Amino acid sequence: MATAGPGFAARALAVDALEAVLRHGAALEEAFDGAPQGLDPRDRALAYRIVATALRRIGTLRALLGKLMERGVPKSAPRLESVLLAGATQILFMDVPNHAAVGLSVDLARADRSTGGFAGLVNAVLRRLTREHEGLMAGLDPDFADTPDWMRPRWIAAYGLEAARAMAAMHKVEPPLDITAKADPRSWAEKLSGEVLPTGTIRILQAGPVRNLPGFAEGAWWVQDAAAAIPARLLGEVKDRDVADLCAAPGGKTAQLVVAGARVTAVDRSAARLSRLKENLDRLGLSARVVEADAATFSGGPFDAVLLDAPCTATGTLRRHPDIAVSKRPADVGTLAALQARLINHAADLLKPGGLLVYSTCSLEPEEGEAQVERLLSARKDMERVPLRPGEVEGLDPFITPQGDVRTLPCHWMRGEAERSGLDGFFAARLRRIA
Ligand SMILES: C[S@@+](CC[C@H](N)C(=O)[O-])C[C@H]1O[C@@H](n2cnc3c(N)ncnc32)[C@H](O)[C@@H]1O
Repeated sequence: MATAGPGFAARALAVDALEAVLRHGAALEEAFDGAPQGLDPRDRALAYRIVATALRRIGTLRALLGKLMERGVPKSAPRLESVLLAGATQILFMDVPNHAAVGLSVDLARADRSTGGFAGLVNAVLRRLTREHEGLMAGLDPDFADTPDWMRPRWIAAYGLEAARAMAAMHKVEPPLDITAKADPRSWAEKLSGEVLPTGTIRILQAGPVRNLPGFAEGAWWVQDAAAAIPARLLGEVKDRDVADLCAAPGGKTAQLVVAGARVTAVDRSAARLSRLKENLDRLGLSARVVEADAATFSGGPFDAVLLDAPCTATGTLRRHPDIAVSKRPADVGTLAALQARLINHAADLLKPGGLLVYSTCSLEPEEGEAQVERLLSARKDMERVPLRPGEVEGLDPFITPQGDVRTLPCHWMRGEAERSGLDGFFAARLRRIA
């Protein structure tokens, strides 16, 4: 049994991680937490690429495997699906020779008691895939094969067919690395061989491990999608103001507010995520008051400004977190919308008269964005919208809605190839407490 040949460790880790995501509900990053100590970083990186690509293309992969296995994956060996998904990913979407992808998948099947009896099946299915994939792919929806069935009609209803198609296309592509610098983005962009986007975010292609990049150890910047950097900027001048950052961890927006000179109270209910926030602030040499609390009942303030970056389905981040395609369910939209309604109402209570509230989510679902703001404004006469004016914040004009909110979509900001384009789907609105 060939369990230790070249490339085996990476594939074994990929299958374990796929199992963790598909069958145990782990997020993509968490799925690699149990990776063996001492594993070659190149094996880890390859395993990560296999899993991320498999999740990005899971609709296509499952459809093709379904055509090749009329009776589906044997119920007695659920892990077999992950072996086949990892193998098919390498054959269809990665630069791995077919014989290596098939051979290593067969070795993997043999190496586990639950799949050992199906090594012949793995060999037969993957070999057929290498020969027949063009014909098999021809029958699939070229746009939406990888978009979860429940998301597609919602996006078409909210943004139209053309935008929904363009978003689905962006979800198939590995996104670039986006970075927010504490200061001087131009000179950091140069050192990092990146470009500065119109909003000041630095965008880098093919970065490798983040901690090896210049400026990471000295805390000159942090990783933050270009769209995630928008909400904090809607608060405008915050120097010497008391600002609450509700739902703050892991702290990207907290860092922006502290750098802008605010006195920040960072609230989150997750102790584990708050310790990541503290680590991040420590590395950056920044400080904030950190409070572990439920933001729906947190008693503090009153504050000059509140940023509520509410928990959401995160469907706007599918490019970066392809596990969302398998982890989220339509019912999550309603459950999270109910939580968001409580959070936004309490956030408004924490404001001084005249204070600003920015509400944001990284969801594409209008129930978690636009609808929350409309509901608050119709329920509370002490709150008004402060629409964003064209030209007010550099780079944001393309994203301002007729109401004066911000809505970004993964298909926005096309800058040549898809690999250097796009941004997370975010919604952000700015409101004021009148009295
Ligand atoms: C979208 S993430 C926040 C990202 C963060 N604002 C940033 O920019 O790095 C949502 C956060 O909300 C937190 N959360 C969820 N429900 C909460 C609640 N009821 N009270 C406080 N925090 C909550 C989660 O622990 C999670 O850290």
